[in-house]
Amino acid sequence: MKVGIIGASGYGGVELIRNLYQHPNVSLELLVSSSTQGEQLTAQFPHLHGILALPLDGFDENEIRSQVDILFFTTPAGVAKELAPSFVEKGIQCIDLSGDFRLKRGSLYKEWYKDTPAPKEYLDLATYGLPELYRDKIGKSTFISNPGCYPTAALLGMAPVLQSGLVNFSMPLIIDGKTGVSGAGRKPAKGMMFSEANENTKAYKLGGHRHVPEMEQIAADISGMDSPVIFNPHLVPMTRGILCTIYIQLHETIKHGEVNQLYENFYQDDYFVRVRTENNLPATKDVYGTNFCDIGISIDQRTNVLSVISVIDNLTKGAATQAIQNMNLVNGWNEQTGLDVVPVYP
Ligand SMILES: NC(=O)C1=CN([C@@H]2O[C@H](COP(=O)(O)OP(=O)(O)OC[C@H]3O[C@@H](n4cnc5c(N)ncnc54)[C@H](OP(=O)(O)O)[C@@H]3O)[C@@H](O)[C@H]2O)C=CC1
Ligand SMILES: CC(=O)N[C@@H](CCC(=O)OP(=O)(O)O)C(=O)O
Repeated sequence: MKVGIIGASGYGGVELIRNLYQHPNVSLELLVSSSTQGEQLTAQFPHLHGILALPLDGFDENEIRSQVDILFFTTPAGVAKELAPSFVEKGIQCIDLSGDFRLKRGSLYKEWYKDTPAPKEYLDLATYGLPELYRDKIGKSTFISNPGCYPTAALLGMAPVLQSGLVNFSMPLIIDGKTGVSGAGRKPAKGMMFSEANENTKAYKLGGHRHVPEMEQIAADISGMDSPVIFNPHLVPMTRGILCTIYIQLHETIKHGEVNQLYENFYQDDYFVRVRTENNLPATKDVYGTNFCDIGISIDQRTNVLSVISVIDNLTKGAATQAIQNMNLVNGWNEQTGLDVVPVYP
């Protein structure tokens, strides 16, 4: 199948390029960027020299339609909602990595993204692409809304217990997130400069992060209960990686081993989610450059609070490789196709 990427000069785009290049069932045909069109890809990314000789093109709807079967959008919020519908209409598989089609209620998009939502019919049509929770739906869809990076880590970390009946929903779900600077994308920003981010750790967007309604929407869908999410993200001095520490109030005292077993059972058929033991909690380096999400738990027996540690690489399971996992499902290919890589360590 022939693949195109809109937003190919960004971090999500180049991570897609790396992984799609190694995929046996697709060929990279068309790379689109708005400001670097006309340049060779290697002018933006010298590490691809001698590997991929493709130009970065401007956006041309007819050219894209005639050249590709599958189209990825790795563009800022607000772009795919304008561009994707006409490709969906023409039968081109579309996978959007932005937040444009994640929130099913347009009013929530308006409130949190401060922009006009996509038309309702396309919000309804887009399938939320978190494979471990919505594998069957994804397999029947050709229009995928890839989850946000923090929601991927947080929802995979919470899903088994949210469905268990063990949670006391009178308490909010509390999520502490930590991420590296690549989460902010490749465009220059003062707070992401080495001198600002190095040897520094700071909280940001407290109470106002766009991933809050996305987490609440999916948490309610899988638990059947509406529960507010408190989400506090932090920027830490690393390039890649997300670590979420999630605090969940349980109804009653329950042993660590029982909850760990619950998690192991829940993910027993999911190659990309690895449940860890209490004395072996996951770290961001354990999943670096891969599609893995590693999860570990701990229970405070005095308060009955469950702490879940969930780690991913924001650019892979949080974006590009999860999008490829979705592409595999949409096309009926083995989910691991092209994604079977060992984490880079150390
Ligand atoms: N970085 C991450 O960890 C994650 C990112 N995402 C989401 O993925 C999307 C891409 O993120 P990321 O790659 O980090 O961002 P970058 O800023 O690194 O890249 C954005 C890309 O979009 C292109 N672009 C911008 N505006 C337009 C436009 N109007 N038409 C065509 N192309 C355009 C840019 O090209 P040019 O510079 O030439 O304008 C660039 O190639 C965002 O929605 C982001 O929120 C999701 C999960 C994780
Ligand atoms: C460090 C940093 O700024 N990270 C970004 C990551 C979110 C992101 O990439 O946005 P979507 O996944 O919703 O598209 C942030 O917290 O806004």
